[in-house]
Amino acid sequence: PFIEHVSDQDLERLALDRVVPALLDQGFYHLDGLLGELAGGAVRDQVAELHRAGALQDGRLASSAPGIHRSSIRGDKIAWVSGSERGCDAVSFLLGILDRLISVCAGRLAGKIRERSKAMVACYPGNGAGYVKHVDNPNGDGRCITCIYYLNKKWNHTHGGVLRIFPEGKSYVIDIQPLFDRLLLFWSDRRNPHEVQPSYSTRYAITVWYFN
Ligand SMILES: O=C(O)CNC(=O)c1n[nH]c2ccccc2c1=O
Ligand SMILES: [Fe+2]
Repeated sequence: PFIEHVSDQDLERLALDRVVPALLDQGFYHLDGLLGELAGGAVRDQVAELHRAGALQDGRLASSAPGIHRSSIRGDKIAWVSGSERGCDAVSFLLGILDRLISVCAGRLAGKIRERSKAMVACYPGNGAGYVKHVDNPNGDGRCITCIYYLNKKWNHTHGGVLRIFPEGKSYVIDIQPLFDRLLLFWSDRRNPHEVQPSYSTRYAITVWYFN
């Protein structure tokens, strides 16, 4: 019901006119309105259902409170999704769009893109947990492009959860709000250390990594 066809021409124009130049020049690129309200909303609803159904497992321990009881503030919760699971057809649609976009880019970016990870569906529960500054692929594990699709409607500054990129060798930082139907791509290696700042509202994102 939600499938809106995204034409090859649209994706090719987006890839060649915007994504490739930005990745080659800046090392990252983000755009809004990738899927549109209907399809984007379907992806968001399917992720929220995974969360409700308890399919997202506790990620890393964000911090364990000192003292007697071993209460611990949990960080991100994640699930690895191929898209073929029941109730994930909108996620599968998104992955298909990303694969087509990247395949058009691949020829013009350094090195071939051979394959993609499964989709990592992540939820930051809004308890102030975030993700410390890190490089996704610091030691050449094959991941070359990180693609993050954000799902959060009515997100504003009071919710925190900004993704801050510290482009290598640059004196400025790039702050990206995790807004609904927003796509962010960046080189996965040491060129793009980044952090997720503490989130104060439930924060959903889907990440895939492309390998060369
Ligand atoms: O959500 C974001 O905006 C950025 N997110 C990240 O950089 C990020 N990077 N690496 C991970 C590895 C395991 C679990 C979650 C993550 C994770 O959220
Ligand atoms: Fe990361």
